[in-house]
Amino acid sequence: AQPASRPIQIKNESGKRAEIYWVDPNGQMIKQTSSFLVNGQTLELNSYVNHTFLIKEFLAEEPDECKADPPKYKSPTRSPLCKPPSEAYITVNDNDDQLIHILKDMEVETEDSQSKSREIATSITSTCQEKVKEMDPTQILDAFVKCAQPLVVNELHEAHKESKEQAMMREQIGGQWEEYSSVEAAAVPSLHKATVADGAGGSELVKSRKALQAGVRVPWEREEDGNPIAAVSRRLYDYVNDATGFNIEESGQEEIMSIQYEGRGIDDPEPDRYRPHCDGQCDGLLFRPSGRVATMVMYCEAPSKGGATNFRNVGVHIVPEAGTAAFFSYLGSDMVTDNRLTEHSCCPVLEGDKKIAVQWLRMGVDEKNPWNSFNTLGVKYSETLDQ
Ligand SMILES: O=C(O)CCC(=O)C(=O)O
Ligand SMILES: [Fe+2]
Repeated sequence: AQPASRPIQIKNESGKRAEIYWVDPNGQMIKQTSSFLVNGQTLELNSYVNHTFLIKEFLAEEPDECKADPPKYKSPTRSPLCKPPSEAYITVNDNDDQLIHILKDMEVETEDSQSKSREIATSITSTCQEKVKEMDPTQILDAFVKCAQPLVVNELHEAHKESKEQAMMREQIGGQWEEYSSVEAAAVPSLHKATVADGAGGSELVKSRKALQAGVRVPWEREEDGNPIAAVSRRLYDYVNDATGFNIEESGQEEIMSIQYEGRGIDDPEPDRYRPHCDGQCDGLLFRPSGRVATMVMYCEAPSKGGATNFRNVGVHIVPEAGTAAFFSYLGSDMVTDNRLTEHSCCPVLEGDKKIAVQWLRMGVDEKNPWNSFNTLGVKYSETLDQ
């Protein structure tokens, strides 16, 4: 029989970087992370009951002083960096909502539906035990029931409410997805070959980016009539400002970019892709106003092979799923831009099409100073003429 599937989450709270391997039935280790999980990162896996994973501390290349140590000789002054990586094994159990915490030295702790229920039950019993412990023995049982019953009822009621709320949320997300697809349809008449900034203030057609793209203007004037593109955009700005505190307004911003990559099979020598790049300034220097500060990538159609959005410098690899989105910002509260941590790429799209809607967000633009009144170096066109 097929083993029962169990989605699991593995959260790295070790303070170190961690690699995750699936131990297949033949004992082979199959890596689940493209590089490693950074501290604070969570990996979601579709797994099965009784499947085993190895969690291993990720060590950068062995320092030279370790290699210099003669084999089998353990020097007492050997650097602690030379110690073998810590590791632990976990096996997926039968319970729902398994969340595996990777703690210090790769120790693991599993939280799941059963452990949570047990915790609640223990808390109820100990609260009520405490209440009745001084009572006359003939009253204890009654008093205990009186104490515990409302607490149990309350817990069951909350659990029921939560599952109802989750069902509502699923419905809402389904509705949002329909709105994403309208961006894609609006782009069809004006699709053209993608370009990038050329470093001289303009843009050029380059090989690093192979895809079709088209700008889609957000019809804000139709927001009140429930225009779906305006509705998605409003939610996008609300989210962005909530997440970053940037207070970005829609006027003067770039259009939404609809980008469509075509998968022409795994043997295609020049598949559609987008090589590693930053969307805005990512040189670790003070931000130049009017530049891009954040990106929202909305996945409209997911390819069946390839096409992940990969952040190679931080080991984050996003496999597109239609109806979801990825958001990242590259400006700190100190107004200093990120130093290449948000560099990313679109991996070669091999099979099936990938369609995304991207909103690049700028800071320092408004109705009077729209994004296209600056060249790609952030210099206003009227100022370039004066030089
Ligand atoms: O295709 C992707 O996943 C990323 C696209 C991207 O990096 C961009 O449009 O700037
Ligand atoms: Fe990008």
